[in-house]
Amino acid sequence: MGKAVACDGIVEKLIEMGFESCAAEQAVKEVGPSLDKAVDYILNCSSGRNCEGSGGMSSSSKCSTSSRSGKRMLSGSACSGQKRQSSILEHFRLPRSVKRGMLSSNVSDILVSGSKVLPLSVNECEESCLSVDCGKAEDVVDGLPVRCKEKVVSGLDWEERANRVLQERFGYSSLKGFQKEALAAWAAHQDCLVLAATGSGKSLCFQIPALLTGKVVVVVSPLISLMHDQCLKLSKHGVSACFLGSGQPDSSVEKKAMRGMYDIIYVCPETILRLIKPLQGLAESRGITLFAIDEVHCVSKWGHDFRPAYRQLSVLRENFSACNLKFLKFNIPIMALTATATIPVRGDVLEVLSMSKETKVVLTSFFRPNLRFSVKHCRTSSPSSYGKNLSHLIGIYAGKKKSNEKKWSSIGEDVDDCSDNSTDNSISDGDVSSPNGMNIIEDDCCDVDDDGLNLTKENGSTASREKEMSIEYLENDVDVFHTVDDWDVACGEFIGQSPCKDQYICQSSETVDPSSKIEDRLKILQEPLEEGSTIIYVPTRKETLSITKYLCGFGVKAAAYNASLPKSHLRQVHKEFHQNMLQVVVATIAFGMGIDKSNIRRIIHYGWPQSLEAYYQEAGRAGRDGKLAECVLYANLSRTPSLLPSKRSEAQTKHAYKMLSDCFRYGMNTSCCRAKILVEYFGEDFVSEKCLLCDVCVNGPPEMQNLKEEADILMKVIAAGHLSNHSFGSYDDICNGFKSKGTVQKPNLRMFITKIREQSQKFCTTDQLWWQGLARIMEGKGYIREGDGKVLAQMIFHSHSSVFEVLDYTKYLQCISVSALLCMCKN
Ligand SMILES: Nc1ncnc2c1ncn2[C@@H]1O[C@H](COP(=O)(O)OP(=O)(O)OP(=O)(O)O)[C@@H](O)[C@H]1O
Ligand SMILES: [Mg+2]
Repeated sequence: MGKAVACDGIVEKLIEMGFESCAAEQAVKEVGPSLDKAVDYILNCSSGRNCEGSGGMSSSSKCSTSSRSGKRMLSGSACSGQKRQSSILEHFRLPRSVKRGMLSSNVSDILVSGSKVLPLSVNECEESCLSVDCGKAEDVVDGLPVRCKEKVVSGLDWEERANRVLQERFGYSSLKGFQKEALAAWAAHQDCLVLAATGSGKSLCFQIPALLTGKVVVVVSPLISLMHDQCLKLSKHGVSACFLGSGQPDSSVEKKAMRGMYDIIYVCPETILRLIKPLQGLAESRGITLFAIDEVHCVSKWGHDFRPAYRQLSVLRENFSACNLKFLKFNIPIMALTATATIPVRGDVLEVLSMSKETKVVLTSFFRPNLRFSVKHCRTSSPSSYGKNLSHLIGIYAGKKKSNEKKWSSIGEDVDDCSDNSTDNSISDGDVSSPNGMNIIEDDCCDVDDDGLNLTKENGSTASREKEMSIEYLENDVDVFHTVDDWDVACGEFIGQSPCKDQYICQSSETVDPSSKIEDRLKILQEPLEEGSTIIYVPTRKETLSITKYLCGFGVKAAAYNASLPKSHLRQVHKEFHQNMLQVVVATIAFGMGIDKSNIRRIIHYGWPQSLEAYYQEAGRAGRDGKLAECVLYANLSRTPSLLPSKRSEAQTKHAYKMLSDCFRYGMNTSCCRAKILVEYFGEDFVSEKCLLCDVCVNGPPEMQNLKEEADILMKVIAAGHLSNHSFGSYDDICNGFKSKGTVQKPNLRMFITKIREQSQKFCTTDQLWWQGLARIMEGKGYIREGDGKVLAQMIFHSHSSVFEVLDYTKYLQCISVSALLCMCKN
């Protein structure tokens, strides 16, 4: 009995990880109530091992031939004709050029290998370089050396020294303007808030001070994976660094760090809170020259990726000020950095961290001139959409396997009768526009009742929708927040290697200057989109697995990444992605923050992101080498996105809805340059006006049409709905309509539209979606707004309230996704 309960628990956990329930059950049946063994079993089974006993057929392939509806499921179908089912382990397939022997021959070995701290960094260093120029051992305490206290690169001013360090250590010719500004603030012992685009080079702002002074820089960073990547890079540039996470610490690394053995200490916010005393000791011995708080938007409850421990970082100012520590002449400065902070978030950061009133704010453009943004409408939650939207990607990475594509299309039909007959609108290097110039993929399956505006408790259909949601997206299927211990190592050390001279023969290319001239940006437009690598972001863990499986089925080297997968697996994915052994990573938000891989050419969001901040942060992984890169958002524009269930407070839920509706507006827009919308969202005045690359810039705004009458009637009906207890002049009929059923209903958009269609001859045949689109545009312009919950409830009267123009109504009527085509401007 007890064993049965334990088995159920393991099955549940496996399902949470994203494995199919039948595979989970089968695994537990085979190996008993052990999570690790069950994971190994499923993964090994997928690769053909463990399965001899079951007739050579994997557990998952056994049960993948039927689904609830009796139709074949994707996994089995995609591999029909093969014995082995593709799986998340497909990414472990090595490129032909890589010899098997380089990795363990056993998958489970691979998964657990590396659980010892950082074999790569330490073991692969050709030369252990403790003698980087600021660090020769001087004293020994408790058997551990204490590093020298002050570094000498004298005779030059800090800027010259910084440029020298930059060239000698990092191989770059000069500091960027914003880097100079940030370093100038540090040199003047000033606090500094650095707001600069993704990939612009913020890390160097806090790394260089360690090399100029010989003192330590302490960097607060949110994820182990991010700290690991940065340490690894630094070690290659001859800089010793370590990271300290929140898990079981390797106390020797921590002790060494506190004794000044590393130039740069990365630490997660949770851990730094317990290290205040030892850090004060370090400040007195070797010296701490700077506290850097990276990804500082995590401080703010109103930002994305909120991390409560970030809010306690005011301890740094309180405990490392000159009035507190007598040996300090100045407060140890704080440098806070992010690429995605809206104006309210910035204020929050300064306040929460108790940064000085004289904090220098270094603000650069958030514009990334080499990113080509576009939005495509499709029903991403339907697996049948994969065939249509991912075929181009498959063509890029596994080009020659045309037969597979054919196989898939029949599977798509098999799985879901809603398959689309329209022309292929998938991502295309040169194809940023669909034939009608609208970038809309028609989806015959759009459900007019889908608009999230109708999600109210009072609404009968809502309950069933919520039920559907809770089945479709179990709470645990969503990675809502980042957690620091995203890997299986809690800390690690990286000894700086001697920078290899050859490394610097070629100067690295600098990313395109955001203020670059139109001619420079037009040059980017002419560039072909290189193959590079791709990240696909999806909302749920399950989708990471299903899309990976789908891609692997066509021979694409893809891997899934979500917070519930074994940490050693996640580490392996990072490693292989960085080494270009993987072509595609299909991930939840758990992957990506701060990832600095130069050749990511495509960021595909397959489903709505959680916020525009998150979207821009994730899109910012692309094109960090300055070359053309593509950021495509596939989303269902025919309904407002709904929140996936999670444990949020009421205020957080409201805020989350607000952020989602910003995303929706971004998706629906067809009249304004997408890059402009994004940078203006962060409070920037976008001087260029047009990026020249995005779908809107390329297609141009659609034709305008005057829809004054329609806008008028919608406004009046909404007003009537809200004033239904009062007489409302000539709209009494409509008001009575609202009361007639004798029930008090919270007005919602669907009711308003129904009223219009019932009561106006002229509009009785118009489309629900069309009205929903119009309502969204009016909302976007501030004429109406959503009330409590998700009900479009409040009306704002404007003097020009009824004057709108809407784009090409005729074309729009031909398209299913009406809302995306609408655009409005005041006369
Ligand atoms: N002065 C410079 N000249 C040329 N390249 C530079 C310079 N400074 C930094 N870089 C390079 O820019 C790339 C991006 O740097 P980094 O990871 O610090 O970006 P970031 O601003 O922190 O981005 P994110 O917000 O995404 O974390 C790195 O590969 C880095 O080496
Ligand atoms: Mg960064």
